[in-house]
Amino acid sequence: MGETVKRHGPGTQEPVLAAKNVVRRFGGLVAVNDVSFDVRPGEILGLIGPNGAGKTTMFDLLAGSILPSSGEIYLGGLPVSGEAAHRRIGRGLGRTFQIPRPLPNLTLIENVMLAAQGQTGERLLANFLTPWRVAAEEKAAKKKAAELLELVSLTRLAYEPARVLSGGQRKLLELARVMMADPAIILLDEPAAGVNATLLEVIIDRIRDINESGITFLLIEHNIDMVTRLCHRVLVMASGELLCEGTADEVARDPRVIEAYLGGVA
Ligand SMILES: Nc1ncnc2c1ncn2[C@@H]1O[C@H](COP(=O)(O)OP(=O)(O)OP(=O)(O)O)[C@@H](O)[C@H]1O
Repeated sequence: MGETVKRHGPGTQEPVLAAKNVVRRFGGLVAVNDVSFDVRPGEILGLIGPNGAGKTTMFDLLAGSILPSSGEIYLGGLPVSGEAAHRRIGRGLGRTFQIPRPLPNLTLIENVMLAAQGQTGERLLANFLTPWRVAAEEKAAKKKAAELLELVSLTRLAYEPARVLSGGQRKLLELARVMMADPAIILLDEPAAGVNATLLEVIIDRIRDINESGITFLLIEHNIDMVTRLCHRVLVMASGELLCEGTADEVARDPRVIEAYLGGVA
C-alpha cells in the first residue's frame, strides 16, 4: 500500500516542479501561452500535443535552458525562473535529450562517471581534499556508475566505447547519466523516438523501476502506447496552450484533443 501512495504522490505534498502562468515569446510568436501546471511527487506525467504545440519550449523553460517572457517556474516549491540550467540540475532536476550524444570514444562507465564529475570537481576544489580522498571519491563514483549501468541493463557493455551503442541503448545510457546527479525529477524528451520494439520494452520497464524507487518523471512523447502504459496523468498542449489534462484514456476521448491533432495533420 505504502508503495502505491508513493508512486502516485499524495495530493497535499509540495509539487516537485510547477509552472505558473508561464509565457514565452519568440519575436511575435507566442510559443507558450499562459501555461500553469504542477508535477506531483512520485508521478509519471506525460506532455503530449501535435507538432509545434510548444512542448519542447516548455521543457527548455522548465530545465532553465531559456527564460520565460513572464510567469514563474518553481522547483521544490522555490521560484527558479531567473536561474539557468546548471543551477537547477544541482537542485534535483535532470534532463535527457531526444538524440543523446555520449562521448563516443569513452567507455559507458566513463560516460556515466563524467555526469557527476562537474559536481565532484567543484566539491574537491572547495574542500582542498588530499589526493587519497580524491581517489576515494573516484572509486565511489565508479561504483555508483556501475550500479546505474546495471539498473539500465547495460552492465554487459560497461567497458565498451559508447560509439558501439544503438539509438535505444544510448537512451538507456542517458538515463544512467542523468541518475548520477541524484535527481528528484527527470525530464525525458521522447524516450521512444528511434528505438526498436525490443529495447522500447526495456526502456519502459527501467523508467517504471526508477519511478518506483521514488523519482518523478515528466516526459514528452509521441508514442501514445508508451504514454498510455507509463503515465499516471497526461497534459495536452496545442498552439502554445494547455488544452486539458487527465489519464491517457480521458484525454484520448476529449473532443478538443481530437480536433487539435486533426488540425495538426491538416
Ligand atoms: N528559438 C526559436 N525561435 C523562434 N521560434 C521558435 C523557437 N523555438 C521554437 N519556436 C517556435 O515555437 C513553436 C513551438 O515549438 P516547439 O518546438 O516548442 O513545439 P513542440 O510541441 O515541441 O513540437 P514538436 O513535437 O514538433 O517537437 C513553433 O511554432 C516553433 O517554430
